[in-house]
Amino acid sequence: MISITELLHNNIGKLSVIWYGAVPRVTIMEPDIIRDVLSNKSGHFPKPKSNPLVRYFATGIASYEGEQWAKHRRILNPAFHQEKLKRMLPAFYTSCNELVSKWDTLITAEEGSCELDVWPELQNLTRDVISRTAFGSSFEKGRRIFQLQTEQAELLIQAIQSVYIPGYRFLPTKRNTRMKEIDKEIRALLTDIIYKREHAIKVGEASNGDLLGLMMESNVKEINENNGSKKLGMSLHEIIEECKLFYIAGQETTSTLLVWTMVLVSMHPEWQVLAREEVLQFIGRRAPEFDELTHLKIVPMILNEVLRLYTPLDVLTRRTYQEMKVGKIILPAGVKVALPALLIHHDREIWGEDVDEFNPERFHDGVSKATKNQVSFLPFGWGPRICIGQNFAMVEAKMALTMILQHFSFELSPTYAHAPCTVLTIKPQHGAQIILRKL
Ligand code: HEM
Repeated sequence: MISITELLHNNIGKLSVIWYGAVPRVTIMEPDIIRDVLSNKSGHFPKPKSNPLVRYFATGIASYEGEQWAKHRRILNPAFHQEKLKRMLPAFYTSCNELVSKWDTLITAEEGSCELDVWPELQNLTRDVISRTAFGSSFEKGRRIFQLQTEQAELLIQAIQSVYIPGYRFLPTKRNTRMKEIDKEIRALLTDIIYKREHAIKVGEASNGDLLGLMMESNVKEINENNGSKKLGMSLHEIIEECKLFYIAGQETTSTLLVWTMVLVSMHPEWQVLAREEVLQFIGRRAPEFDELTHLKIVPMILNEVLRLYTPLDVLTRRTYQEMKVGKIILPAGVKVALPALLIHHDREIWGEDVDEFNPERFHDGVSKATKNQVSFLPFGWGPRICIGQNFAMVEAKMALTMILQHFSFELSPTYAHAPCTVLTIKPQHGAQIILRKL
């Protein structure tokens, strides 16, 4: 058995330790140990508490643990079941249709093509999808909430990137005052939407299948089944936090998946041709149906390969809350554990000599074949805390890519500069300039 101090002086296999401030941080790249950590087999590995600024202004969900986390899962998981996702398809379609119609109008008849930075376009698309699916009929208010959250996130990133001075966030600086105003406006808008919805449920109006409705219905059901005990249901504050979380967790990640997909299939036109052939053969130029999207083969192979090469979240983190054994190592309490998904996805020993190449063929027989049943493909995490929105994201991405392929062929513009950078997610630093042609 090896202690962490020995490890510090002697990195072993695919484990390494660095000091992260006063706390040791262990980086693990060994699939068997990753399985151990993510499946909680070695005990309980909570997520680390986020930066105090993030906790104060953004969602508190990352630090949900134990009972609180179980409740959150119980309420949210049913919202992402296939049947429920099917009901959200019209919202996906409406948003994607608006995008392709807009792009259509940008292409003039005489030119037959146009150049466009698709990065902000795809960010808007995923924001729109989440506003519609989260808030349904209150979509306009939802859109306003998300605009405010975008501003909040930008201010938050500025704050995190500046020197951290304890207590500074309480000073009435221009940035702090604006952040507080935003927080207040978001809460007021959400509270209004939630109260109205609560009233509608009480008077027996059917929910329109949006996430907020599903969350509130299962909440009411749970309270009723437990003789009116509010202990199991969610409080208004928790529902507000969940709504904010959808945006944070669901928007940015999916837009990066889409933008890298457009970039990579532009760089590899043979895959663009194959994907379009599949779409036109199985769906034609009609609005895609749920079952058609779930039966596509080439499109998900491409999406998985993009998720491998440009995984939106580059590192998953955990913290040991007591002494733990992982593999041959004993970790004391309070150690930060980092699982660098991006590095694992680029490990030659796991993926082979063509690890850095775009080769969707490796996913031809599914993820388990491609990974030889190892825990080495982590775009959505793994184990009990795996992303609950993964089916939602994949259906959304399939819908968007299918509709873009139905309408346009595309290639990279000479002005495009390939510069992936990480600010929360891996994004194109200088945008994604693409030349679109009408089909
Ligand atoms: C391509 C798109 C997406 C990617 C790559 C992604 C990735 C992830 C990852 C890596 C985690 C953390 C897992 C961990 O720490 O073990 C996560 C958690 C989460 N994701 Fe996603 N996600 C995506 C889309 C979405 C969407 C669309 C939603 C909701 C609409 C969503 C909701 C969540 C939630 C609620 C959690 C927290 C789960 C928990 O801690 O219980 N995600 N996601």
